[in-house]
Amino acid sequence: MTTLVGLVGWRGMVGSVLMERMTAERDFDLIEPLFFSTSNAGGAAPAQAKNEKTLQNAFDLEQLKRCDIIITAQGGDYTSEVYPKLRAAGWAGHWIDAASTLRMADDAVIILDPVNRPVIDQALSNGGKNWIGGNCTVSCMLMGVGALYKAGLVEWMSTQTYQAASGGGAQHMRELLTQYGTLNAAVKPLLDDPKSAILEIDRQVIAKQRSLSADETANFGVPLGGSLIPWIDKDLGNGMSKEEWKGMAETNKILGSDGIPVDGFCVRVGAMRCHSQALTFKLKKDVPLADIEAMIAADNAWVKLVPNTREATIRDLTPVAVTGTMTIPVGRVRKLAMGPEYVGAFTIGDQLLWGAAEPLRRMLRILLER
Ligand SMILES: NC(=O)C1=CN([C@@H]2O[C@H](COP(=O)(O)OP(=O)(O)OC[C@H]3O[C@@H](n4cnc5c(N)ncnc54)[C@H](OP(=O)(O)O)[C@@H]3O)[C@@H](O)[C@H]2O)C=CC1
Ligand SMILES: N[C@@H](CC(=O)OP(=O)(O)O)C(=O)O
Repeated sequence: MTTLVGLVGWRGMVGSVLMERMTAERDFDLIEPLFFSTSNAGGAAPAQAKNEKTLQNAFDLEQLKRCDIIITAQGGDYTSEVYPKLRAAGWAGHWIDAASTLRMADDAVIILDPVNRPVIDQALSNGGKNWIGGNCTVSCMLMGVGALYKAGLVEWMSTQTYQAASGGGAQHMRELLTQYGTLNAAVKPLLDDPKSAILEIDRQVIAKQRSLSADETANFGVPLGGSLIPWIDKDLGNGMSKEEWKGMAETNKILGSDGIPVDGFCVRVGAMRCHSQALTFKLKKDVPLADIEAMIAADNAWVKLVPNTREATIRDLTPVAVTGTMTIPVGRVRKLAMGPEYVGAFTIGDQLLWGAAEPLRRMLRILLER
């Protein structure tokens, strides 16, 4: 019998990327999809529908209970509301979720199979049913440099992130572009005049940034275009942002390791959908640079080692180069001045692909191919 897979959140930003990937990889050939909606129950399901062509109410437990597997990219509020009721109603299917709500639960695995397939397999053999996508920054980082962790080489890692607007959601991407447009429009006549004074342009830009309307900063709270915001997610009250906390908590949970220190600063920048990270490793021993590079390059099919040259870096190691691709470039790999065990690297990932949709899709495949 074909596996009935419920899809919730399929038309959102993460959900749309998931649908694109599932279509490209022909995942729909292997399942009977049942599409849900929180806003349009009874409406028409998307073209990927087969026998079930009507959108079901995403809060209808009876419909949800029919599914062998549910994949949701609807968001944390939906998970908090529906998941406990569904389990309480006796549903024993597999729950695959993009939201962070259940990530740290004891009975949940953070899924990133190119990095932690053994952890997933172990949980499957123990009857695990909850498969949660990791934080985008952590997932993209581990896809790039997971090899060093797998080899047991990492004593600690510090990460400084450069996170894209998409991490906040679709409205944040729109807001960033609107701000860029507003700033450009404010100085357009001066820009068009090659003889105009750059300091006058700069003065007018900063004046405009500081006077953006509440509407123009409704999502980020402050200007992001032409600026940056060194705080992402909640304030934990101990000087740390929640995004920074996830770095260590989720890295260790994904790897099934215990207490490898991971810490640093998470910063929102004016990129669209790629998260970038500058990493500093303290390794447990002095490993030749060529060996480190070889380990990283051989780790999985998507990681790409970028030679540490100016030309290769500016061509291949930018959000513009990576957006919309599955490639995870790792570059700027070099020994640092602090000593032979200290290694630096820079990595980038599309946070809607490896950072959100792809691990969910691959988990579905793992379940289907058992
Ligand atoms: N944004 C990100 O970078 C990441 C997000 N996640 C998680 O994924 C979840 C969903 O995030 P995201 O995809 O950004 O959320 P979206 O806001 O894009 O979509 C969520 C839901 O909003 C509803 N919706 C309302 N208006 C629209 C519209 N105009 N277009 C599309 N959908 C609309 C849809 O539900 P309906 O069809 O039922 O009306 C949709 O499924 C969150 O839990 C988030 O934490 C995880 C990793 C990264
Ligand atoms: N917090 C991430 C996006 C995200 O959705 O993260 P999480 O899945 O951990 O809530 C960002 O803003 O870039």
